[in-house]
Amino acid sequence: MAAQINPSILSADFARLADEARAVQGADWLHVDVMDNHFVPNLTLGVPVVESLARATDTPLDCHLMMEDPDRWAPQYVEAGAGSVTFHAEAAAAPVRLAREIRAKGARASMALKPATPVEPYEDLLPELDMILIMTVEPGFGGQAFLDIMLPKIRRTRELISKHGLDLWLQVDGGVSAGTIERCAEAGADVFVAGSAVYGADDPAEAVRALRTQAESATAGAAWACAH
Ligand SMILES: O=C(CO)[C@H](O)[C@H](O)COP(=O)(O)O
Ligand SMILES: [Fe+2]
Repeated sequence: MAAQINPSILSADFARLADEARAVQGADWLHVDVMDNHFVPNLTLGVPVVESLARATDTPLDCHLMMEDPDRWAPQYVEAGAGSVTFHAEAAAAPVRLAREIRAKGARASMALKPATPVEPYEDLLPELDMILIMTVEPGFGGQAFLDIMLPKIRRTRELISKHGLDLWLQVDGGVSAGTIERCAEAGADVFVAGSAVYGADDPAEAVRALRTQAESATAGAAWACAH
């Protein structure tokens, strides 16, 4: 699969969201960070904004739910128009049931792991998912520095995906930029969220293209990709 670049609107101008969505034409997905001020110490947006955004752009929405009780709320984000819904493993009461419900409603089901959450306990659950998100910062804010110490976890996750022959996307989120994306791709990521690196650029659409080129050339030389 080609590398996917998902700009995070957390770094966009929230008063001009429709225009900001159009400014990244060519992006694979638009990453929408939903924060509830309980699971993370920040508050962003909810279902009504996702509904409006889904009407305003043809780019599919990748909703990252940083909230408590995703079992209750995630299905509503599918109904609001999200094409992919990510809940946190640390917050979900019944992750298998929730992933099945998201899929049954017609969206891709994804689960996120905070930096201190290991992937190994979730090995048997991976076939229930369409994507796994390895956080490369502590969730809650854009513009943080990439955590290099997450690279071994990205590698281990890629090994588990290969071991089970799964068609599972591996997303990284937090501090992904021109300076870090190649290391993520070499370690096994194939979906890249970038907020400040895209919306902080003079030309966001060009930043998306440049990040994709970097990721694809790093992937082409990576051992995990050669093995496929
Ligand atoms: O989930 C997130 C933070 O919790 C954001 O998606 C992420 O931080 C993107 O911003 P940046 O690329 O600037 O780090
Ligand atoms: Fe995110």
